[in-house]
Amino acid sequence: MVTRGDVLLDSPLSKVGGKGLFVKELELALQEDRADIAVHSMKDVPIAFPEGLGLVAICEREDPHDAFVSTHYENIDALPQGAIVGTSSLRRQCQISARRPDLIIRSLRGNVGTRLSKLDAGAYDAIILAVAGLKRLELTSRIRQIIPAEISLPAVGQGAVGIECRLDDNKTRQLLSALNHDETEVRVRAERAMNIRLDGGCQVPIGSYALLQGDELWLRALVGSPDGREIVYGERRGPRDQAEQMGILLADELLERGARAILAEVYQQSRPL
Ligand SMILES: NCc1[nH]cc(CCC(=O)O)c1CC(=O)O
Repeated sequence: MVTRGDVLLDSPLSKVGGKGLFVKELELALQEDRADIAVHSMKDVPIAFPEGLGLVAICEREDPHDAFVSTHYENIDALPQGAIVGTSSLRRQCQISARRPDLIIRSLRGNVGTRLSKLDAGAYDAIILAVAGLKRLELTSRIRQIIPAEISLPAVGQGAVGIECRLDDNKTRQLLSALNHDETEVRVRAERAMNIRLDGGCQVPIGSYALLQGDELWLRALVGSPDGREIVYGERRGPRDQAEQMGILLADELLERGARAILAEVYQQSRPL
C-alpha cells in the first residue's frame, strides 16, 4: 500500500501528520477488512491503538543504532569545522550538536534512496540514517560508522518491526505469536513505557534504549533541546518483568530533572499551521 506518508515523504507536510501518517492508513485497511495484518517499524507506531486493533508480535530487533553516512569522512569526529550534516530528526540533531556544536544541521527528507542521492549530489558532508533501514535495503556498505549509543541514543523501538492485527482475529493472532521475539518485546515495552509517560510525540528530541543483560534490563533515556545545549539523561536497571514500571519511573525522574521544561519549550515551537 502506498500511504499518504509515502506520498508526502519529501514535503514538510509529512512533519505535521508525523509518523502517524504511515500507520493510520494501514490501520484503516485492517478495520475495513482490506488487510489482515499491518507491518510497521516500531519507531513509527504511535502510543495508542484504534478500538479493536493492537500489536500482536514484535520481531527480533535489527541493529538499533544510528548510522553515520558520508563520502569523505570516517565518523562524526573526523568532520571538519562547520561541516553540513543532514537529518530531520530532532533526536539526532540534538545529540550530534551536543557532541559537535560547530556542525551545521540541515533538514533531510525523502525515503532512504532519495536521502543518499542528496548526499551523493554534494548537498551534505554527512547524513545520519538508521542502521536497520540501511541493512534491510542492503545498503550496509554505505555505513561509515555505527554511532555508539553513548553518542546517539537510539529512538524508541528503532530497528524493531511490529505486527498489528484485529484483536478478535484469533486465527491470525495465533499464527503471528510465533514471530514474537521475547527479548525484543521486553526491551521495546520498556522504551515505549518511558515515551508514553513523557507524552512524547514523534517531533521531540527523545532517546530511549533498553538492553537485556541476562535477566536484568538496562534502560537509558534522554530528553534534549533541539540545539543540543540541554540534555537530561538518566538510566535505570531492574528485573525484566518490571520493564514498563522502569520506563515510567525513569520518565518521571527525567521530567523532575528538567525534561518537563524542555518538552514544553519544544511543543511551543513546533505548533505552526
Ligand atoms: N524515521 C523514519 C524511519 N522509521 C523507521 C526507519 C528505519 C529503521 C527502523 O526500522 O527503526 C526509518 C528511517 C531512519 O530513521 O533512518
